[in-house]
Amino acid sequence: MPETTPRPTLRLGIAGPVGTGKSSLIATLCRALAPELSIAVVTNDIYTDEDARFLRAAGVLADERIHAVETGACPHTAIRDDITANLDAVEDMESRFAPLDLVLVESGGDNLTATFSPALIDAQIFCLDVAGGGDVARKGGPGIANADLLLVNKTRLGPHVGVDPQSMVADATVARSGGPVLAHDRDDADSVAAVCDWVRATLRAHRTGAHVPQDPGPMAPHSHDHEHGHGHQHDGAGRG
Ligand SMILES: Nc1nc2c(ncn2[C@@H]2O[C@H](COP(=O)(O)OP(=O)(O)OP(=O)(O)O)[C@@H](O)[C@H]2O)c(=O)[nH]1
Repeated sequence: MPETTPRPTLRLGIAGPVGTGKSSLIATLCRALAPELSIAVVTNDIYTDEDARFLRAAGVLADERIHAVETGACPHTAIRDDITANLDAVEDMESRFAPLDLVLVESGGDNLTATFSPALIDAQIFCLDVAGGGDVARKGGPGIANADLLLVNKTRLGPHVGVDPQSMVADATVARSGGPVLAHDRDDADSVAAVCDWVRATLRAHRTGAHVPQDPGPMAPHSHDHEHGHGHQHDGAGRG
């Protein structure tokens, strides 16, 4: 069988519950890495292009490098079960701006168990934030346990919400059996540098073939009987 050369572009997913700082993290990464890497962004919102508008307003990339996918339904469906719209958007960005180094795909804010399909992305960051409560990291779930990187975000809010970010990092490290965890706040330059270093290292590993996309695992079975004016169930195996 002929050897395949890895795609030069790293497709990096950013997932995590609503409001944990995914868009802000993408803005921070673009600001820090755009001088050295060619970057595009795909955002996912249920009904709007709010996240894309936020990023365009932040002026971190040329407007045309930011594409909004309106999922129209549960955000996890568009990043895991039917990834067509996202895959089309990512491939379109890769061909329009070739050669791209990095495509950042932001999940819509969802619950703790939403993760990206490895058919869509090469690596994923799962975002928690200290304001969501110090015990969240102990709750586990596929994103917390198995994402390529777990970010404990908004650490500077810790003293204001009575949460010690370092204990959250320690809990998360146990929940991940030692897998990488970084504490981050967009206003803490050292933490921004650490996340950028992780992205650079992951890009290098992707290009050499040393990084292999992992599936964190399906989300737990759940239903949306009371959400968005429609009711349905997901069985957790992509058959929702
Ligand atoms: N202190 C602090 N606040 C932050 C940080 N990152 C984001 N925020 C704030 O947290 C709120 C949510 O940030 P977003 O980046 O919109 O979060 P999100 O996860 O993209 O939100 P959804 O797309 O709605 O799920 C905003 O008020 C941000 O200003 C951070 O590093 N430090």
